[in-house]
Amino acid sequence: MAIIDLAQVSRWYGNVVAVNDVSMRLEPGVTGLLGPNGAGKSTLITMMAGFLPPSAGSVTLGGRPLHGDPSVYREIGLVPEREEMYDAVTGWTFVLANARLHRLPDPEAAARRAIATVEMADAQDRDIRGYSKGMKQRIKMATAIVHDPTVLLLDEPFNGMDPRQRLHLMELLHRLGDEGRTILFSSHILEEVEQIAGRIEVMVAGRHAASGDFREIRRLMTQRPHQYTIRSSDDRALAAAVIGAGSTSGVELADDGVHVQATDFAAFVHALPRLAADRGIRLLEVRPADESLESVFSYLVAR
Ligand SMILES: Nc1ncnc2c1ncn2[C@@H]1O[C@H](COP(=O)(O)OP(=O)(O)OP(=O)(O)O)[C@@H](O)[C@H]1O
Repeated sequence: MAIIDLAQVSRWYGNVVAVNDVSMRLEPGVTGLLGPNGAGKSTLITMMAGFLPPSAGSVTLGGRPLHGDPSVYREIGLVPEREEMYDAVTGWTFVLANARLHRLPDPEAAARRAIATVEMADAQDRDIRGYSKGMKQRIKMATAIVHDPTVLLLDEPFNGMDPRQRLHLMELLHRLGDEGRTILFSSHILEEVEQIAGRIEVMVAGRHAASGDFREIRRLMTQRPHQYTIRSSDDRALAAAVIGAGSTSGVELADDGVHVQATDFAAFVHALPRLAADRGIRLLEVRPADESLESVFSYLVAR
């Protein structure tokens, strides 16, 4: 079984701490690495691929350090985020060259198999420069799996894909995961991750913020305190009523309305209309103040 272990891993670039004391374990199946831009996802993936040594801590595959051991690379496939590819060659030539780099005993058969897996056989003899973004992604994927690795790492693979290409890649990752491979892909979109990942690891500002299946991550996100700005026909009376009703931890009367920090999101949203109606107050606007992904993530870190 291919198990990647990260033990108290940090990585810094000069005085930028990109990854800060992260410990996690990746097992066979599909894991999603979720986090906003700059969270340290790419740095983490590059370390797992063995291309970058950690500044502190250890990254191992089956107990072997991932950096500096060519025999471990045979077990890893990486689909990087970068777009650039040699585009004056055909998909077939590109995948075959990678098979040869791995010194596989039968590079042609391996390239054929990898191209068939990503369903690119029909387009394999065309130059890469004529491929769509999704096709390029598939050929990159074929080069990453040409040596039949037990671990597959993908950095933001869904970026820029249309819904059909997205579905195709999701099915492929499912299939590869079901075959017992350890698959990790990064994304900054929760919906994307929860559709395919059995397990989700959340990174924020270099730190490991949460981990669990999508239900747990959803629960963490919906049960956090929510902030609203409410405008009504009588903000002062509404503020008093909201304080009296409970399920809030802070109420403030401001120029643009009543600022409310709700501790129990569901209870508050349910109670508010009745609270207002009972006092003859008209609600003009209920605006969430912190629904951005960033605020969700920073809540997860602050817990
Ligand atoms: N080679 C580098 N030199 C200096 N700083 C870097 C380097 N690579 C990454 N960083 C910094 O490290 C932090 C984490 O970057 P990283 O690319 O790992 O995050 P990410 O979650 O993958 O973000 P994105 O989705 O935007 O790529 C950022 O602050 C970034 O600016």
